[in-house]
Parts: sequence; C-alpha cells; structure tokens
Amino acid sequence: METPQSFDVALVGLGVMGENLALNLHGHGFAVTGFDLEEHKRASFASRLGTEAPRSLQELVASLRAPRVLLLMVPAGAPVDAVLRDLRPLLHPGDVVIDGGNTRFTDTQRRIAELTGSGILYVGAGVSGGEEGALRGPSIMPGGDAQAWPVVRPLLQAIAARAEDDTPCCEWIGPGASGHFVKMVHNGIEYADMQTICEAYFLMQQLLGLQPREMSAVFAEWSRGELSSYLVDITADILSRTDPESGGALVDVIVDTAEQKGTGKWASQAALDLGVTAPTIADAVFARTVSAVRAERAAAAGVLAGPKLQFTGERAGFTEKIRRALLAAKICAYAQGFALLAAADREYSWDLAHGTIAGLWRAGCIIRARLLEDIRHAYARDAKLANLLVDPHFAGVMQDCQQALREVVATAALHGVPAPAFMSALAYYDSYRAPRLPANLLQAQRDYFGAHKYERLDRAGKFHTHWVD
Ligand SMILES: NC(=O)C1=CN([C@@H]2O[C@H](COP(=O)(O)OP(=O)(O)OC[C@H]3O[C@@H](n4cnc5c(N)ncnc54)[C@H](OP(=O)(O)O)[C@@H]3O)[C@@H](O)[C@H]2O)C=CC1
Ligand SMILES: O=C(CO)[C@H](O)[C@H](O)COP(=O)(O)O
Repeated sequence: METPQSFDVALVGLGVMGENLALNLHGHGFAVTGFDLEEHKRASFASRLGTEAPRSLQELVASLRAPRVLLLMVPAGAPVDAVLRDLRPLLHPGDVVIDGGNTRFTDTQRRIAELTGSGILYVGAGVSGGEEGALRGPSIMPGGDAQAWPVVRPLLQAIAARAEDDTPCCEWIGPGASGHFVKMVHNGIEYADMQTICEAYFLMQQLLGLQPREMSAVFAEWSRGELSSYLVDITADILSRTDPESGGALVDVIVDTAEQKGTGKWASQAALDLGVTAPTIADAVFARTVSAVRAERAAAAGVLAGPKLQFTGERAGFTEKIRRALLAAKICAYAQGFALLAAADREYSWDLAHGTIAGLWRAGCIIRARLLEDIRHAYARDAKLANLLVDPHFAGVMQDCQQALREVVATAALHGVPAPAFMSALAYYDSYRAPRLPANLLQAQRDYFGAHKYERLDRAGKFHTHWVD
C-alpha cells in the first residue's frame, strides 16, 4: 500500500465518469487514488496510475492527506447513501465529501441535514460533459458547505473545461443543494434541446424527404451560425454515419424508443412544485415517454386517423424556417430553465448568479452553445431580468424567428407530424407575451362549482357570485 497520507484526492466509483475524472486530476498533477466495489476496477485503475489499489475504504481514507477530499462518482440514490454510511466513521471535521453524480437535489438537502454537526463538509456538485468531458474538462457546478470551496477549488477548477476567455467552467454556485439543482436544470434544458433538434430532423425527414446524409450537411451548416452547439455538432456527425451491417444510415436502424434516468423529469417536477411554467422541458420528457410505448403506437397507427397532405412548399425556404424555429424553441427552453433557477433562488435564498451559471455552461457540458455567451451578457445587463425573452437581444432574435416557428408548428400540425417541443415553445412564447389570458373565465368556473372566489379588474377584494339560483 502507498505511503499513508500521500494522496490529494480519492475517487469513489471508478465507472465511466469516475475513472476519467481521476485521470484528468492525475494529468493536472494531483496525486489521485480510487476505490470501487469491484476489485478488478480498483486494480486496473491503480496499475494505470502506477499506484497500489486500496483494499477497503479504510485504506483509501488512510492514504489521503488531511483535510481529506473524496469525490463520489457512484450512481445516484442508494449507492451514495451506502458510501456515506461507510465513510462517515472514517472522516474527521474539515474533511470534504463531494457528490459529483446526478443526485436529486432533495437527496442532497437530506444528506446535508444528516451530516449537520459532524464537521464533514459536504458538496453537491453537478458535473456535465459525459465520458469525454470528464477526461478533457467538464463543466462543474459545486454547491454546499462554503468552507469546502477553498479546499476543493484548486482541484475542480484545474480539471474543468475553459471557456473561450479562459475562465474555468467551474464556480461556486451557492449553499445547500444549489449545485445539484443547477445541474438538474442543465439537464432539463438538455432534454428540451435534444428534443427540438430531433423534431427538426423529423420534419426534414417526414415533410421534405431529406436523407440522413443531406440532413447531416444541414445541421453542420447550422452549427456554423447562431445554432452553434455541441448537440447540433454531434447530430451532424450521427446523421453522417453508416451502419456497417446494413450499409444504410446508422440512425435508421436505431429503435425509436428513448430512455431516461430521471433528471428531466425531476426538473419538470421542480417546475410544478415551484409554480414555474416550463412546458418545453416537460414536453421533452413526455416525448420520451410516448416514444417508449412503441407497440401501442404501432397499434394506434392502424386505428387513428390523420391528415393525408403532401408537403408542397418550397424546400430550401422551409429548411431555413426550421432553423429559425429551432433557434426560437431553444431560446424558449433556456428561458424556462432560467425561470426555474430564479424561482428556486426565491424559495431557498441561494443567491444564484444567473450570468455566472450561463458562463459555466459555455464549455465542457452537453448544452454548451454559442447562445450561452449571449445569455451571460443578458444577465450582465440586468441581473434581475424577469425572463430571458424580454432581454433586448433575445426579444430581437424572437422577433426574427417567431413567424418561422409559427409556420413550422402550423405545417407540422396540418401534416400530422408530432412536434411537441416546438408547439409548446410557441405556446409558451404566446402565453408569456399575452396581456390578457382566458383565466378570467377559468376563475369564474372555479367560483361557479367551488365558491373559490375571484378578483375583479375594477376594484380590490375577493368576490363570489351565486351562479345558481
Ligand atoms: N455517464 C455520464 O455521461 C454522466 C454521468 N453522471 C452521473 O455520474 C454518476 C456516475 O455515473 P457513471 O460513471 O456513468 O456510472 P457508472 O455506472 O459507469 O459508474 C459508477 C461506478 O460506481 C461503482 N459503485 C457503485 N456503488 C458503489 C459503492 N458503494 N462504492 C464504490 N463504488 C460503487 C459502480 O460499481 P458497479 O458497476 O459494481 O456497480 C461503478 O463502477 C451518476 O450519478 C451519473 O448520473 C453525470 C454526468 C454525465
Ligand atoms: O448528466 C448528463 C449529461 O449532462 C447525462 O448524460 C444524463 O444523465 C443523461 O440523462 P438521460 O439518461 O436521462 O438522458
């Protein structure tokens, strides 16, 4: 076993993310050790780093310099509780535990409460960037016990991605579970971003009859402009790939059933809990759930009627409309994500810096996009912006793109092509800019059947009408 107290940091969980984060730390000059339940993972990791594998958590902890820093990259949920239960008796006041997994923020709140009085500094850190990002530089969103920040800052900022202005994509988010909340919102936006790209692809395929390679060129072109982003880039790459077995496009042989691990659902649940309008994020989750009932959809296709229209419009012009619709829908999804952050900030008093958070997402993470620099500027102009849509820059982009979004949504509806995220983005935009909504009638209905009362435009107070004689 290595000399006791010789390591700067320990990774617990040497899977896809943990091993690569460890290699990233090692590459930045930190002395790293690691532990996994599986002996073969411990051994192969130790041999890669030229160290000896600890045989137990006790040996792992004993090999760390004080204050000890442990980064957990185990699956979210029960495994985190199991590791914490085993670690707790081994740690001392001032030691830091970072949970870098996609943990539900309410679990982080509970664990912080459970550790109160122990002196152990707990950090819930969102990490995004996937396998490649973990190795080359992820975006990291740490929050929790602020005393831990000076201890972990050199480690986390060293391995994080860097934005174009060389700022590390890792900054202290705030107290409590704010780091995991911000990561959850990142993933909610990720769901909406992915779904709107998929709808753009589907419309080009279903209405314009474009082949994957043609669409690959379209997405590659789009990624050189305002839509420049990692997700559009990888879409162009995916659509260019050939399946070696069939010789056709690889995307065409992949089953149209999307899986999910829960972060988009949690973001939607948090939006409902906090009373935030986030329909495009929620519709992206529902798009996955409806994709999952593949056999039911196949049966319903033989029963349920739809339109029999052929697209007769001008193809190049419509492709440009889809591009603009995609940009508009993406902005709406980001607006919803940032509205969710603002509501959580009000609820939990985290004092979230929206501009800083946009800055952290500029590189390393899955939603990295050119747009995030504009979002950062929007919050620099007005840190208390009511909604991203009303920032002068974004209001201008929406002005340019809203007509295209309408035409794409209308065309999708007329031709029976499902485009739920585009549709809900448009409804969000129109609802948010509506000075008057039909909720007056809704209030009357509530008062009619439940005596719930309503307010009047012409005088203050709550009123009830005896609707039934
Ligand atoms: N993959 C990704 O792209 C991203 C993942 N994340 C999050 O990071 C976390 C880790 O994900 P990922 O690396 O993909 O998951 P993996 O399943 O690849 O790795 C998790 C590792 O933790 C090990 N493990 C489980 N329980 C324990 C325990 N009690 N003690 C020690 N090791 C344990 C697992 O071992 P075993 O296999 O034996 O169970 C496995 O080797 C998750 O919360 C995930 O949501 C965040 C961003 C991106
Ligand atoms: O956190 C991530 C990236 O930021 C993961 O890739 C995410 O867990 C993927 O989520 P899902 O499996 O639900 O699509």
